[in-house]
Amino acid sequence: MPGSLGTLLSYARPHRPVLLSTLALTLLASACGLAQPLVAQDVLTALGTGAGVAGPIAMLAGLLLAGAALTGATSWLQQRTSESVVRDVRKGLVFRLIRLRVPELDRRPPGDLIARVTSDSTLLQSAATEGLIMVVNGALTLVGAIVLMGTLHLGLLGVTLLVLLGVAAVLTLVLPRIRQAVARAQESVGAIGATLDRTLGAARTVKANGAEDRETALAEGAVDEAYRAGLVGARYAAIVSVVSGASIQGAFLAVLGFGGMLVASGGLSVAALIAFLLYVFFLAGPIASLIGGASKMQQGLGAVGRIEEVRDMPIEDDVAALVALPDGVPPPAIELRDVRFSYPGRDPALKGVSFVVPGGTQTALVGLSGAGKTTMFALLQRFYDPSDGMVLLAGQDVSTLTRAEVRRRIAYVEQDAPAMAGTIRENLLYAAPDAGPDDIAEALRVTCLDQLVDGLADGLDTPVGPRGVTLSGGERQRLAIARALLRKPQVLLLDEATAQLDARNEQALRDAVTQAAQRCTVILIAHRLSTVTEVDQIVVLEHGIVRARGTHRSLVDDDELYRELASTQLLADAME
Ligand SMILES: Nc1ncnc2c1ncn2[C@@H]1O[C@H](COP(=O)(O)OP(=O)(O)OP(=O)(O)O)[C@@H](O)[C@H]1O
Repeated sequence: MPGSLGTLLSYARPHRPVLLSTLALTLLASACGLAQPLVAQDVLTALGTGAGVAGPIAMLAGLLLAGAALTGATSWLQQRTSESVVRDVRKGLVFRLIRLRVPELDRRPPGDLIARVTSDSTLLQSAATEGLIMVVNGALTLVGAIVLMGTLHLGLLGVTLLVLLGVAAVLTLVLPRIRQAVARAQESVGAIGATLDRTLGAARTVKANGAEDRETALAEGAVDEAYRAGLVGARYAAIVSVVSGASIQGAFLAVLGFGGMLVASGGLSVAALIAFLLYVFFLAGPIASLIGGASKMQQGLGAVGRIEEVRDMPIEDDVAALVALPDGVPPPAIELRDVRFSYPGRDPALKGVSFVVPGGTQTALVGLSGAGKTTMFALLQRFYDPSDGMVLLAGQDVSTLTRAEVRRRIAYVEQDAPAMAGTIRENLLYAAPDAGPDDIAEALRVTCLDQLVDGLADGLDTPVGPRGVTLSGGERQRLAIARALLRKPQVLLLDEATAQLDARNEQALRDAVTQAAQRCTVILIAHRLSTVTEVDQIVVLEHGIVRARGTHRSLVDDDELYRELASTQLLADAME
């Protein structure tokens, strides 16, 4: 989706003062260039008449030096401004992307979103500043040159303008096509990013399935598409450069022919013809500037559309809550009241779910895969809002609270919890920067991570990831639990790891949750028997509805699905 010129100009607007100064300096530099043929004419005339040439030559040298110095200064100012434009755009994009609403993130591949910050913004870099200045400077200098040429000879000017009008007509047709080609190429660059992001994110699966060739072909498809779009753009760019080059030569020949006739008939002096021809050559600069700037702006417009799309994507920008929950209260109750929810284009994931979790108690959610357990966690944290019904936290409808307010009270431990960039300490203090050494030691102890940390040369300051320690899935989840405990949340949502833990770790995990439960309300997606036997309440979900509720004992007696789950999913070890 190519963007509009107005939007492109809006990126330059905050830099108006410096852009105007740059333009003024550029025009001065051009004026130095413009004056040179006139002074050269003086030199020639002086040579012809035998008058002193030292003055005009010194003037010519001065103009040359001043022109060079001004060109250097404008180039620096221009580059600096274009770097600022791209920095501002990137910061704006990063800010929005990190805050995009979850449904928006579901719809778009991360690789494509990332390409908008990296590659699209680069195209904007020169368009919004350099391109703009080149066009304005080119246009003004062209007008200046035309006026001066008019003072030399109107007839010759008419010949020149005729050639230039032809050039303008061709460019009007060609330039918009550059914009379309760039937009297509950028779409493909986004697709390359999206494909690679998905492939590298699932690198082990790709390798284990020997699917390198298939994934390579997919990425190469997008690469080829970018290449084809690039070629289309290159073709039009080549037409532009041929036309702009040929225009000067055409004008030169036309002026030479017509001017030669005039000189022969005595209607024009040789010095005036030479000066006029120098102006024709001088025109090459402003014309190249005008055309180059217009091409740059067209390229930028090809990217602006994709950048603007991000600006239109909704972000989580709650400003103020309608109500505020008091702090320091006992663990809050949680209630789902006839909650219904569907993902776009899918059958309902929750079809009227109601249950209450009293404050300070532990509830386990069990159910077959796809029953809606994770979706329920997502609604509790306002990643999505229910299509109908209500989620209540401490008696308050969460849709009346800001997302930040809701999430501040809730710690969420995903089943496949990712470790964040940084050291183990930074991971632990991610949401509780003020936690002290004693709290950290305690969190490590209850999650049985103390031995792991003690065994590392740099201890807590060991980076997690490629340049430090690589953690197993179970260790990552325990790190996430330690992080959650350090936050001292009012509500703990825990999606238990499905992988079997050894007996020591399983007990440690239970202890950690039990300890947390003294301070908060806990809801777990349960995958183990040891969990369900100890919780206050179990909610059995099936196809988005609550099928049964009770304790382990009562459900084993009363609910067939639960009995089946208990003997299969929840655990093999119960049967041993
Ligand atoms: N982001 C999503 N977009 C579209 N559909 C989704 C999304 N997440 C889940 N679903 C669908 O919603 C339904 C409920 O999924 P959910 O993840 O809540 O189940 P679950 O009980 O947590 O399953 P599991 O135990 O396998 O994690 C499923 O049919 C699933 O395919």
